Amino acid sequence: MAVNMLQVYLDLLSQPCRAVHLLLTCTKIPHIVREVRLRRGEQRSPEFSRLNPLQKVPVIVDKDFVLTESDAILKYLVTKYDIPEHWYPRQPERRARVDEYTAFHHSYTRPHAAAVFILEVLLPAQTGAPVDEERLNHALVRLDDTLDKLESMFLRRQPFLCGDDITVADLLAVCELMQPMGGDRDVLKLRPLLQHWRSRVQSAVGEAFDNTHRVLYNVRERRRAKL
Ligand SMILES: N[C@@H](CCC(=O)N[C@@H](CS)C(=O)NCC(=O)O)C(=O)O
Repeated sequence: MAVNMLQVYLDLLSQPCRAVHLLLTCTKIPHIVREVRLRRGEQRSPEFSRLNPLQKVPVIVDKDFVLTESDAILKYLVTKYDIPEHWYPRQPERRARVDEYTAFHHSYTRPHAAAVFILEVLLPAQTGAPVDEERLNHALVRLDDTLDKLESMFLRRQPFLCGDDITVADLLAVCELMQPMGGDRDVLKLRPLLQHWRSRVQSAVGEAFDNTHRVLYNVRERRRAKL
């Protein structure tokens, strides 16, 4: 049955899914959430594999148009729907700044922040093995280097990563940098510049921020309860 409303396939424990969910909810784009529970392997079901042969979330279905990759999805949503253009500015230089960050994001922020969560939370939960402290320390060093770059290249003299206003780049970045919170680790703890940026992002998106991160906060609470 064809559904006319935009559908989004996601699991809110996934950072790129949260970025898409944040944009959809704080800009009030009408949509239907189709949950794909990664921990149950639902991304490998035949139905979902037909939508995304990579078996990864997020995916959107907008009438007949199926789109994967959070970066592409976010930019499509801003371009297609009637929401403030600051999210992905039309002016070429300002738009290029967002594209500059999102290209950087996939080589630095995403793999380096995700590695900390995988080593500290995901692998121990999946295997029952203790945290590999040596690998975790290497991951933390790499993440620290990325945080230096975020401060010196992107947040120098400007409130958001790509200028004076929030863009989709900030959503992608904040969701990755929140992920280690699942292991009760605030990677921005000793970074006032990045902390202030995170607070600005949080204020700009309002209550959508905590609502979208609730699943991650629950992982942290369960962890605290076990200790
Ligand atoms: N480059 C993709 C990455 C998507 C991705 O890696 N999604 C993960 C969750 S964070 C996933 O669906 N993993 C399921 C699996 O690998 O089985 C994007 O930005 O959308």
